[in-house]
Amino acid sequence: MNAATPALQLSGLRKSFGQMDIIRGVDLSVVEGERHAIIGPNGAGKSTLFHLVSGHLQPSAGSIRLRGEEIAGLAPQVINRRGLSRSFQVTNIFPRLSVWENVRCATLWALGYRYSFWRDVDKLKDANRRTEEILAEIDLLDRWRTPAGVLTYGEQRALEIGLTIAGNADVLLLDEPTAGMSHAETERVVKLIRKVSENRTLLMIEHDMHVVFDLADRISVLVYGEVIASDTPARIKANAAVQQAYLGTEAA
Ligand SMILES: Nc1ncnc2c1ncn2[C@@H]1O[C@H](COP(=O)(O)OP(=O)(O)OP(=O)(O)O)[C@@H](O)[C@H]1O
Repeated sequence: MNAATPALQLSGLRKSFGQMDIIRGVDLSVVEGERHAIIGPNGAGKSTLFHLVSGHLQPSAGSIRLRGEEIAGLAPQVINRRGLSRSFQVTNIFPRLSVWENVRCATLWALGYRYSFWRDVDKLKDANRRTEEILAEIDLLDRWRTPAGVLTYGEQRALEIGLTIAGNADVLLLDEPTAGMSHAETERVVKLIRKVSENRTLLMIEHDMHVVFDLADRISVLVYGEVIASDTPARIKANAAVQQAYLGTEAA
């Protein structure tokens, strides 16, 4: 891949459910290393777009390139192995397992262990080391023994981000990472997202405009299944079509 190849590039992407055209020809480029937010009104197709990129839905037409390689229509685990990892709005953790066990499961899986990992003690050590690194990165080292189910909501979302980065993916998709959070929890998760995306490419769906304008290097606005603008936060804020279609006075 040369420096000009986008981390992620969607071209002419379409998705229909029966007669309904939900994604209607999306072109979108996410530059390596940037934090890119997708915003848009309810029902615009943001989650559907994420499902297409992560392989959970098959496109009706168009192309999705990850570092220049076509991934449209591949299975989610194949896309994941190629370096794209996605978190879910619905929490993805095992509530009865400890924080440590949750992250270690994801790490073992990412290192290629399935059912015989206890046979290789050195590799197990690798997994333990990696688990510790991730817990440090998401600021949950001091909660390592705690069952994930009793963490605060904000901590659970942090853990979920930990599971998303466990596989060494360098393109992260975060789906509404601050949804349902208090102000303090949001601040903590924003800090965490800033940290984990420092050496990764980030594409996120986010409804909280403060978070979007605080974090994103670029913003794409999805309205009725089409990207009507893709630009820097300042230009998005000043874009008359975006104001009219979506932002209103909210971000003014
Ligand atoms: N499996 C499906 N079958 C039929 N219609 C669907 C399906 N999935 C989504 N849709 C429709 O596609 C449209 C876009 O939904 P989507 O969830 O992608 O929007 P969104 O922008 O993520 O909305 P929100 O911000 O409310 O989460 C909606 O009208 C929804 O009803």
